[in-house]
Amino acid sequence: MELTLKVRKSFAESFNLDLDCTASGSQVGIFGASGSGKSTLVKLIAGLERPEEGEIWLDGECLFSSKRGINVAPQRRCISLVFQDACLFPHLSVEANLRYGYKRSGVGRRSVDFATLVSVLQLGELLGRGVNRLSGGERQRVALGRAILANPHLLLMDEPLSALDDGLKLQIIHYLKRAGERFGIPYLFISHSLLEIRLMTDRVISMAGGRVLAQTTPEELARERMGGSQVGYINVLQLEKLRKMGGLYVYRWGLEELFISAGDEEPMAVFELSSRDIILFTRHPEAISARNLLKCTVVDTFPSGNKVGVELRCGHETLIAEVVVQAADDLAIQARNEIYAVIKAASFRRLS
Ligand SMILES: Nc1ncnc2c1ncn2[C@@H]1O[C@H](COP(=O)(O)OP(=O)(O)OP(=O)(O)O)[C@@H](O)[C@H]1O
Repeated sequence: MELTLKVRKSFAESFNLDLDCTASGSQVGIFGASGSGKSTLVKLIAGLERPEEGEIWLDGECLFSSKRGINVAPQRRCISLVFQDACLFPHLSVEANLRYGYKRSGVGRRSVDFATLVSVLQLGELLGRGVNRLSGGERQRVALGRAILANPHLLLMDEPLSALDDGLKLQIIHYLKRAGERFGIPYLFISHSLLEIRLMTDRVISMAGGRVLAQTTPEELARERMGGSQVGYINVLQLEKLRKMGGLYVYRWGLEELFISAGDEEPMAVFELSSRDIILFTRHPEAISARNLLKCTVVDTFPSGNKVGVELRCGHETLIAEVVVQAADDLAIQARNEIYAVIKAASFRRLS
């Protein structure tokens, strides 16, 4: 997908959106705080709002041009939308909601097969149900299915996970990514959550005050923002449960074992760990209360606000820790150093 936006749009005196950028790739994120203009951008791309001036191009097709008097109607843009609220037809069954998307696609462009989509999104059991009898996550899966069955050139997803709790978010992320890849439909994923952007996309445009701040990778953006963020850098760890021991759960992480308080009986689990919850020692510490002591190698350090990020390699796994600048100097942390990372069992937060 190649989407070029050169647009201006203002709302009275209060807000001016002024963008000049090209988004290329199949999994692109738009990241920004509330009020930065993300939803306005979505509406402009979908044709639900009209720019005052500028141009919008999608894969070589002009969707809007103020100079050339072009404004392709929303239903002719071949763009599907998924919002925070699934917006399903309440009087129709799951199957009828899905088939509505299919009818919109036009016979000539149908590359997504109904049965395959139902199987990829695991909707088979739900087909006969009324949509009012679905959970939030199921509703989002149906909304996604309906959007994909329209065979769009682009799937626009505006905060599709905001209304879901963390565990459900991860499940839906799995479906969103799987469906995008399986059916070859590029998407633009809009969110104010950097973690969601990291899990869903490989390129990101960050916005503030109606402008583009940067175009980068989600990983670079997360590292850049680490120092100024209240939560630091979030390490995402997919772990295999081994056993329970003394009130803690023991998980396998690469070649290491991690002791975690917030475990349960599931064989696999995803945890988040903030860069702020990792304490670094240049020598082996003795007699510590924290349950996890990992011998690591420093791969790299990077500045971020008033902090220094430290990329650690532990076996084949990577962790990002952070220290204040003075601590980085005092410990003389630099690439190839051996270092010990200490983590409390209570610092891991269960994501799924
Ligand atoms: N129709 C409108 N009339 C007047 N102002 C509007 C209109 N739509 C949006 N705005 C203003 O434009 C700004 C950007 O809104 P927008 O919804 O695009 O932001 P956002 O980044 O999507 O925020 P959020 O994450 O909270 O949804 C806000 O200040 C909003 O109040």
